[in-house]
This record gives sequence, C-alpha cells and structure tokens, in this order.
Amino acid sequence: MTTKRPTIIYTLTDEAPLLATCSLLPIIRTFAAPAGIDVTTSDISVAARVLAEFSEFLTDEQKVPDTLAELGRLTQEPDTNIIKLPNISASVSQLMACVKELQSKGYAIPDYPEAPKTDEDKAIKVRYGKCLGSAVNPVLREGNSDRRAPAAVKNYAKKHPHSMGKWSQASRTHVSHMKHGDFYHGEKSMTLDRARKVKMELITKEGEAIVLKPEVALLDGEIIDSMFMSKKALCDFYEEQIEDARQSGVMFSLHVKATMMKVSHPIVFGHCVRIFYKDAFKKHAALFRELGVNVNNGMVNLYDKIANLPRSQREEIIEDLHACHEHRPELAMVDSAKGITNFHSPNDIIVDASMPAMIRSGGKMWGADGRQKDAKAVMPESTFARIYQEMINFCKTNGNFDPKTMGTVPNVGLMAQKAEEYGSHDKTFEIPKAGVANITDLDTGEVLLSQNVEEGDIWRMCQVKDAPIRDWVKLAVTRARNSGMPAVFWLDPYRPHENELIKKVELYLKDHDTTGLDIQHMSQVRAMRYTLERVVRGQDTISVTGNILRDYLTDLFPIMELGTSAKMLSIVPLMAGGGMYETGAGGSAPKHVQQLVEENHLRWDSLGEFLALAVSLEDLGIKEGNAKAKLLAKTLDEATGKLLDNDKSPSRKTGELDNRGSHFYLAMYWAQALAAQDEDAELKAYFTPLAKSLADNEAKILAELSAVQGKPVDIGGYYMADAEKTKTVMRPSTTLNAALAATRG
Ligand SMILES: NC(=O)C1=CN([C@@H]2O[C@H](COP(=O)(O)OP(=O)(O)OC[C@H]3O[C@@H](n4cnc5c(N)ncnc54)[C@H](OP(=O)(O)O)[C@@H]3O)[C@@H](O)[C@H]2O)C=CC1
Ligand SMILES: O=C(O)CCC(=O)C(=O)O
Ligand SMILES: [Mg+2]
Repeated sequence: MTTKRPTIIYTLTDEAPLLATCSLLPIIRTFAAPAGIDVTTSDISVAARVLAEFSEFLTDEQKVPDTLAELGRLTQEPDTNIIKLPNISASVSQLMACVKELQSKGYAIPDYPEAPKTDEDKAIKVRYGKCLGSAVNPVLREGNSDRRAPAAVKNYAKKHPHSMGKWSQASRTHVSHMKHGDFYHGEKSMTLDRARKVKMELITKEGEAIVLKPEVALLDGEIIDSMFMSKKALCDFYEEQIEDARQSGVMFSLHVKATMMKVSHPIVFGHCVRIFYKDAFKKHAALFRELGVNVNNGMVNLYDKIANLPRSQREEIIEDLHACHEHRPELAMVDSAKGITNFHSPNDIIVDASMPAMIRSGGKMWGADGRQKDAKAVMPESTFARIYQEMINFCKTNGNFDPKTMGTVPNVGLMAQKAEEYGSHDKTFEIPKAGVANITDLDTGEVLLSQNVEEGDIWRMCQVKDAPIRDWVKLAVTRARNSGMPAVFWLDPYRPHENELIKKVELYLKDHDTTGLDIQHMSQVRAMRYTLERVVRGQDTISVTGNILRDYLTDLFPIMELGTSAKMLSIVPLMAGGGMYETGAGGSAPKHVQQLVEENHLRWDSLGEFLALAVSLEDLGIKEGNAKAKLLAKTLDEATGKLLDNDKSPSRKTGELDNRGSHFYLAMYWAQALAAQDEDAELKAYFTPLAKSLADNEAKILAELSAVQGKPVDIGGYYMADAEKTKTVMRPSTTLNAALAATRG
C-alpha cells in the first residue's frame, strides 16, 4: 500500500494573485508542515500553458510539462485538493504580448498567426486557440459551484459598509438587449433518449453539406440545445441602440463576456465597433482588409495594424474615426485618463464585473471628460441581460442597497463538465453560407435539432449532462438544509433549455428529503425581484442557477453586499470526491500589477485565499482523519476573523498596509491562535516561538514592509516575471523571512 502524504495543490496563475502567492505561499507551507501536509504548486499561467503547447520549439532545459492537463486529470481522483487562484483568460492581444515576452526571453515559439495563409500557420493558430479565453476553469471545474459570503465576512461588511453610489429615480441608465433574432428567441432544446453520436452540419441553400463539427458524443439523459444569433437582427439592433443613445444623450457602453464566450462574443463585439465607426470602415475597407484589421479583438487591433503606415495615411484614418464621433453617442470609458474607450478590447469590459460596478456606483460609468454619467448598457443576448434591468428598476424605485442591512444571496451553480453556454465554444460557428444548420445523429441520420440560418449568423450547440444536474440539485438541497435559507432555482419556463431543466429538477428533488425546506423555481426576472424584495428586508436567499447566472450573480450580489467578490468562499465539490477551492469569485486584477510596478504597493486582498485555504485544510482533515489539519483550519478562521476585526486588510493607497502586510498579520494571528489552543500540544509548542517572534518584531517587520513602498520596482516581466526578482519584491522583510525559516528549521 502506498502511503501518499496528504497534499494541497496550490495553483500558480497570473498578475496580482501570482504576486500575492509569492508572499503567502511560504507562510502556508510553514503552517502546513507540522500537520504532515505537503503544499505543491501547479503553474497554469498563460505563459506556462503556451510553453507546454509548443514544446517542440524549445530546448530540453526550456521544456515544461502540461500542468493544466495533469491537474485536469487529478480532478478525477477522490483525494485531490486544489486551491485555484484566478488566472488570465487571455484576449488575442494579451496572448500576442505573452508570446512576444517569451520570445524576448529566448523561447523560440512561433509568432501568433493572426491571418494564417499556409496550413502550417493555420495549425499553429488552432494550437494557440487552446490558450485563449477561459481555457483553465472549464478544464478544472469537474464539479458544481457553491459560492457564498462566510458569516464573518458578511458581518464585517455590515459593520464597515463600503461606499455605494446614490440611485436617482431620474437616472436614465438602462439595459438594452435584443427583442428578436438572438440566441434566446430561436432556441431549441431536447433531452436525449439514449446515448448518441451527433455531428453539426450546415446544408447550404445550394444543397452543399458542410460538416462544422464531425462528432460530439452525447450521453443518455443529456440536454442539448441549438440556438443562433441572426447577424442582421444584431446589426439592426446596434444601429437602433446607437441612435437611441445619441438622441437621448446617454453614454453608450457594450458589455460582453469575450473570455468565457471566446468564439461568439468577439464576433458580437466586432459588429458593434464596425457599425459605430461605419463611415470610417467603409472609406478604408480595402486598406483594412489588406492590413488584416480585425476589430473583433477591439480597436487596439486597428491601432496596432495602422501603427506602421506613413504618418499622413495614419492621421487620415484617425481623423475619420474621430469624425464618426460627431454623429454618434458618447462612449463609456475604461480609462478616461488614457483615452481608452469601451471598444478598446473586448476583455476590458467583462460583463460579470462591469455591470455590478455600474450598478454599485448609482448607474454611472466614466465619460471621456473624467465625469460619471448615465449610460445605456448594451448586452445583445437577452437571455440573462434582463436581470440587470430588473435590478436597476428596483434601485430606481427603492434607492441604492444598504450594505449595513441587506440580506445575502449565496449561489449554487450548475457548472460541472462544461455545462451550458460556457462549454459551447468548440461547438460555436459563424455561418459561412445561408442554409439549414442541423444536429444530426451520426448513425441513423436522424436530424435532432434544426435551424434556418443566414450567412454571418452565429450558431451554437450547448450541452449539459445528466449527472451534473443531479449533483447540482443535491448541492442545492444540502445548502438549503445547512443554511436554513430558501432556495430559488432561476429557471425560465419560456426558454426551451430551462424547460428541460425544470423537468429534471422536479424529478431529482424527489430523491431528497425536502421536508421543511423552501425550494421554488421562478423565471430569472421574477427570481431577481423576489430575491431583492427579501434582500432589502435583510433576508437571505440562495440563488440556484445555470452556469452563466452563476458567474453573473456571484459578482453582482457580493459587489453590492461586500464591495467586491474577492471576499467570497468559492467551493467546487468535485464530482469524483475531491475538492477544488477557488479563491474569491473575481479575476486577476490587472490594475493591481501596474500599481505594484509603479509604486511597489500591492492592493490585492488575499481574503479569498485565506477562506479557501481554511476549507481546503478542513476538508483534508476530515477525509484523511488528520486532526492537526482540522485544527489548522479552525485557527486559520479565527486568524482571518481577527484580521478583519483589526482592519488589517490591504489598503488601496501606497504607503499604507498592503498585501504583504496583511499576510504578516495573518501569520501572526494564526500562530497566536495555535499557541493559545490546548487541543494539540505539539502544534502549540511548534507555533509558540513563532507567535512570540512575530509579535515582538511587529514594528520592525512593518517598518521593513513599508520602507520599500513608493518607488518603482522591476519584476522582470509580466506574463513570465523573473522568479528571483519577484521574490525580492514580494518578500522584503528579512525579519519575517527569518522567523518563518526558523520555524521550518
Ligand atoms: N476565476 C477566474 O479565473 C477568473 C478570472 N478572470 C480573469 O481576470 C482578468 C481580469 O478580469 P476583470 O473582469 O477585470 O475582473 P477582476 O475581478 O480581476 O477585477 C475587477 C476589480 O475588482 C477588484 N478586485 C478583484 N479581486 C480583488 C482582490 N482580491 N483584492 C482587491 N480587489 C480586487 C479590483 O478593483 P480595484 O481595481 O478597484 O482595486 C479589480 O480591478 C481577466 O483576464 C478575466 O478573464 C475573471 C474572473 C474570474
Ligand atoms: O474563466 C474565466 O474567464 C472567468 C470565470 C469567472 O468569471 C467566474 O467563474 O466567475
Ligand atoms: Mg465571474
């Protein structure tokens, strides 16, 4: 029998979370060691994934294993315990920047072929495609999602409410979505009567059969959907909305999720940009074609492509673009100081984070003049856009939410095994010719679902397997039971897919004892209204949702309740028995890196990591019968509570306590909690000296940590920072480093 040591796998990702890890990981290892727990790492950064993909271009010393594939495999093992930090879901421009940086560091990987001509280049583009967008989370999320604000965090937010912008009834901010011709309106759905293999095929009007996806293996009981977005309806919609914003004098902003919906949303984004600037695009059509301009990747792509043109030609284009603004509405800005608009890159405005930010600030977005103004938030797909309008209506009527009194809305999300739209990118196609798009049984030739499509329409197939649905229903019942909160399934009976889900939910609820539980299902808009009526009365309600709403609601409610989704507990009970603990529900905060590099201050809050680590340790303790791990979890929670009470979270301002300082306090409080307990004498003896040395040296350590702030630092890269340089920057307190080293012996 092998006696594998209990192991926590800590992911190394990108940007602010990776920087924070440099400081936090040595602390975690110091505390885990005496419980016999190994903390190993797994590098799943964009850079590591690119290098793993293009191994044959590298020297033997440069080659790295495919850690993401290995981690994905481990999610199938029952004792796996992963702490997953947010990672970059790269846009094309981010990927190209990453490639450039790696090449400059001597990695002879190929250029990203934006407009491939040869078969070889086409193959390279396909391989780079694997590193684009949300390429990590769907591989690891082999379980459904349980996201909530722990009681200590919620109570802290009630005591120390964050600022909220005022909502006025006169606000003209609103959401605009398509009323016809989008994915919602033409959706068809079915539950499979048996396992089948299907293909996705387009039969053109001329009778040509074009196989878009040769084979998808489907399981018995799986729900599949076929849906398309009409290009014409989308473009007409944009024309109307742009004109409506101009006439009514509100700013125009476009909100998509191009990271997760990496095939469809860049196309949806590109149409909007081309329509907005249509006169300039018409005038320069031939040149833009020749240059390979592709604004599906944002205006940044256009600016890059014209950068090397003769000055006069470049200036003429810029002038023509500017001239378009004269008869267009004002554009919402991502960074008004730098002149970066909402159209710069589809990944700058990511709907799950951008809409809550707008609602939190009273329905305002930034204008080019640096002022906050009302905006038309355009979200073409109507399926989920309506929830935001419902919340806006509520805020206009009732005023802004009050974090001091509002109830909490945890989420149970259907996510496992690439559920629903978020797993559809390999089954999403821009239709090359008008015709009929069929999902056809490969063996019998039976057409299961069929759509009439035109050239340029976006057609996709979504899947959700039966086992994840059963698991999701079970998780919802468990959470309702454990929390005592009502649980609402946000399911729209007018939507064919959700109608299929409702049947399954009703069936699988019967597998559980639901006596005394309040479990209902309602359409999204009603569910939002019902939940908000409770929220303002301080009542809590679990939202049980599909994959997209999981994503949207776990930023939306936390941002209202806690000011950020970084403070969420985000658990993925893996269906094979293991656990993945995501840290927070937000992303990798690129702006924080900029502040670190310019001013050596990292405002990233690792609360999400602290919470995830406690649950990971607790789970490991229970599964391995490791009492020391359980005690580490309990004392870590105490330390986290104390950190909140004593206000030792990072400040946004340079010169004040930052991420590294808050890690010091966590270590000190954790060591003190272990020194104070009497359940385990060994741990008490082990941590008492550390508790003492940290407390004795508090002032000295803080001085060392703050002395470095205020000056620029060099971490030797962005996508692949230099490990030694980063360590020097992120671990500047020799006293703290020595105390940790002395403890580990
Ligand atoms: N689980 C995952 O892997 C996820 C990854 N992403 C990826 O992250 C990147 C950035 O996405 P974006 O939409 O900008 O969202 P982010 O969540 O990264 O950022 C939004 C803002 O939230 C605040 N914030 C988020 N986390 C923290 C934290 N721990 N401490 C302090 N503040 C925090 C920051 O505000 P401020 O700047 O005001 O300090 C930040 O600018 C993208 O590549 C995206 O795809 C996004 C979501 C989840
Ligand atoms: O994987 C991504 O790109 C984003 C994930 C996300 O936003 C979420 O899970 O909340
Ligand atoms: Mg999200």
